[in-house]
Amino acid sequence: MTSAFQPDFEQLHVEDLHAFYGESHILHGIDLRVNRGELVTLLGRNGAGKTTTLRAILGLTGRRTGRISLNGRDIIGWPTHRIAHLGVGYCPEERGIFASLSVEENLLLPPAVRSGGMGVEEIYAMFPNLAERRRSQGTRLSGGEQQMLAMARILRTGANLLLLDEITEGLAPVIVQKLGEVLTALKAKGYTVILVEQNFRFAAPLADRHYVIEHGRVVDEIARAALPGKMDALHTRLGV
Ligand SMILES: Nc1ncnc2c1ncn2[C@@H]1O[C@H](COP(=O)(O)OP(=O)(O)OP(=O)(O)O)[C@@H](O)[C@H]1O
Repeated sequence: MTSAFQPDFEQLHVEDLHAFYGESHILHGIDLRVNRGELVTLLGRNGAGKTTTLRAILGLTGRRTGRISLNGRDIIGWPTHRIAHLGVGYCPEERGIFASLSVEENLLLPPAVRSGGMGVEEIYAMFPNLAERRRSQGTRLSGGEQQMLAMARILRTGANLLLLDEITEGLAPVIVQKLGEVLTALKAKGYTVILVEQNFRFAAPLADRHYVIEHGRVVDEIARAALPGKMDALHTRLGV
């Protein structure tokens, strides 16, 4: 992993991204840029296309068109495994923990995509709950522990661009707070994060910028400094 903070290095640039599931045209020209070390959110109502944007970046939707530049390479035609090897880690909403495997087996399962991933002990230092539960089966974990494991797992692979989908959904406030601390620590280490999040109170203090998505398009981009003046408009758009 490149841990040096390089704020001006454009890690991801998505232009006019369209994505389809079969005949359904879901993304209608998404544009976004993320610099290395930035944490940006994708905000929007249910069904706006946030998850589909993450999946389209990774080549997990059906047909997609447009341009996606990752670390300076045009990846729009690439298969998912090649994209992952550029250092992309995906934490899907459903988490994907293997129920019959232990915490440590789940942790060790995904192959490295780049060198420089976190070691197991470094991960346990960041997630002490997982260290205590390292021999427990996936089925026996709480929702919060599963979420931590899903995040920990991609950190071990060496990914330095993290696509995180609704990581706080349904979790107790104390776990949400812990996840906030983890994201702050990862940002300090130079990770780049795209966070799909419904919990705006969680995301606001962590994010450098917000992209608001509606009907498969980016309809607003809000830098952290501009947020106070945009809160009313944002509440209207998000319906909260
Ligand atoms: N596999 C699929 N096949 C067909 N349509 C899909 C599929 N997955 C999602 N969609 C549709 O694409 C649209 C965007 O869904 P997406 O999951 O990206 O929204 P979202 O903004 O992440 O919202 P949510 O918070 O509900 O997940 C929705 O209308 C959804 O029904």
